[in-house]
Amino acid sequence: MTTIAVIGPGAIGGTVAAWLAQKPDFSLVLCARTPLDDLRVETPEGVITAQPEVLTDPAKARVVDWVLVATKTYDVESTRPWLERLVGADTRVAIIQNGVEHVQLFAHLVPEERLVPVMINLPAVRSAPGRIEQRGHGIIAVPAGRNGDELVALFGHTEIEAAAHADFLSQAWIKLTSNCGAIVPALTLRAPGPVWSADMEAIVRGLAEECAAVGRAEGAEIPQSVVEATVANARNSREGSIAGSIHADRLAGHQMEVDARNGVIVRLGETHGIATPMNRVLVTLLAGAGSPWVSR
Ligand SMILES: NC(=O)C1=CN([C@@H]2O[C@H](COP(=O)(O)OP(=O)(O)OC[C@H]3O[C@@H](n4cnc5c(N)ncnc54)[C@H](OP(=O)(O)O)[C@@H]3O)[C@@H](O)[C@H]2O)C=CC1
Ligand SMILES: CC(C)(CO)C(=O)C(=O)O
Repeated sequence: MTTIAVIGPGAIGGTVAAWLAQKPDFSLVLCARTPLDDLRVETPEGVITAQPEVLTDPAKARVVDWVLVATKTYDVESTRPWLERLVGADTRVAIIQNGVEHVQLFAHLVPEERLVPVMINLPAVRSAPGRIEQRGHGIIAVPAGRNGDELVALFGHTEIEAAAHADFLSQAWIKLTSNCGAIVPALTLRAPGPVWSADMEAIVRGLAEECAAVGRAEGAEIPQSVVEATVANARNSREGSIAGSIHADRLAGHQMEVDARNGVIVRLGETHGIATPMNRVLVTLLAGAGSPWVSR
């Protein structure tokens, strides 16, 4: 029996947990902030359900084989009480978050050799605790090596396509480049496609070019086609569409992962002497919009 704890059973954590729970050899425990009864996920392959154990008190958690952390990036510190109880001498900890700083964010909480950064491409929306819609095919990328290979094996029976990559850095930066344009609708509260113009294109292209330049300086290989696809996605976005979780979070009045998704481009740009004016302006404006976060 493989024991797996998921810290943060929201849109991503709940979807991943529901898929993993379909295998009887896996014993799942959900480490939740807000209580939930069970999981029901509408997936591209139909509805899947699961009734894993749910804990809301870290004191009740026990050591497991795998911990999967799927909180937002700004909630890292609050996972400490869970990690203190769940992580034993042989536990591996997978960080399933957006951004490129998975290991840096958790290195003070878990020994680095047991951390597995995970790039996930999986559009998911939570409508209520444990009620999730997986809106498309899921893809997971992890670094090659024993930890990565064993994490990939956990997903063998699921719809989520998991693979280990010798060049994980590039996978993470390609995803960041694809995601960085979503700061525009998070700011304007409207898909950019219906109001597309040469100036709008210059903004989205600038965001993506800056991200790719900083990623390349960090050592990632980012084909120019990723920048073009990011621009095309924004141009083709339709009225009323939600450009991913950062846009959805702003609409819901929730805190946003601005630093992990765009702030990081500015911060790392500075260390490489790369100017990132478009990301800097939009990060500043979004902070200045002063969204009254609803703390959850
Ligand atoms: N949603 C998507 O389509 C995608 C999201 N991602 C990334 O995945 C990560 C997770 O995002 P997402 O699932 O959307 O976010 P959600 O807000 O849906 O889920 C986060 C979950 O973490 C819980 N949580 C926060 N702190 C704690 C804690 N200390 N202990 C236990 N649970 C906690 C929240 O609790 P509560 O229920 O109280 O809110 C919530 O259930 C982010 O980095 C995001 O960028 C990546 C690809 C796609
Ligand atoms: C764009 C998407 C849905 C891709 O997985 C994403 O990463 C997000 O919304 O945070």
